[in-house]
Amino acid sequence: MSDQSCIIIAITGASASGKSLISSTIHKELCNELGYEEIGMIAEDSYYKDQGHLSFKERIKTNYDHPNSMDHDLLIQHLKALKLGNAIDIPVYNYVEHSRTQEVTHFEPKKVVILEGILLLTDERIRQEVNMSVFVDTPLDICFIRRLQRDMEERGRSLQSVIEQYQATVRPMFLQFIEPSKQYADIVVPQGGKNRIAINMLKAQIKHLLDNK
Ligand SMILES: Nc1ncnc2c1ncn2[C@@H]1O[C@H](COP(=O)(O)OP(=O)(O)O)[C@@H](O)[C@H]1O
Ligand SMILES: Nc1ccn([C@@H]2O[C@H](COP(=O)(O)O)[C@@H](O)[C@H]2O)c(=O)n1
Repeated sequence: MSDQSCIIIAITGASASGKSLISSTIHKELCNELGYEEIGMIAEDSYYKDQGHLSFKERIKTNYDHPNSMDHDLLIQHLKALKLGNAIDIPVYNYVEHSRTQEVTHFEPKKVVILEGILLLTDERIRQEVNMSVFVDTPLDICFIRRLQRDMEERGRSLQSVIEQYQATVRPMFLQFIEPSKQYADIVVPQGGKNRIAINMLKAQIKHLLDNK
């Protein structure tokens, strides 16, 4: 397969801005329209560095909003493999344990891969691999409320720990790294996963990229 065999769409923005919702909505609708074997979704979170060698006490001290917390080397290796038509094994991450599990998800090459995550556009090497990039622009107070609810319900966190982490790293790293990466996005989308006009436009652009492959 040629280097252009896999179209990569990057969807970025703050934590809980609605990246997963917009990605899964586009994924589901394009799968129905184009077929399940054509479109795949990958979360940057799967590429948090393995911390199996650290104690739990040490793991909770990690700054998970700094680019150094991500194994972007492996992510880039995987994106290049997909472009060459090779399958990859994606690590499975556990937010409760703050580390990778022993499992992997086998992922066959697709015509379109929707990649979502907070730090994608901060890395020039990733920017070079993507065909289109989207920044989901949701006010930070709304992101915080959503994150608080989600992290307590789904990621095993206490009210106190979410507030402390938000003040110590989530907000400062957003301002230092994520917000400035908006300049690299092709499209900025307000109202996240419920912005029907933006979703329709993104789907149309993905189809256009596929038609011109
Ligand atoms: N536009 C929206 N309106 C209401 N709730 C939303 C909206 N977008 C996302 N959510 C909810 O907010 C939470 C975080 O959204 P998610 O898409 O997982 O964020 P991200 O992937 O950016 O961290 C989820 O519970 C999701 O259902
Ligand atoms: N062990 C971890 C790993 C990551 N996080 C937080 O996840 C956020 C990114 O994921 P989203 O789905 O919200 O985009 C990021 O802001 C990290 O703080 C964590 O809390 N613990």
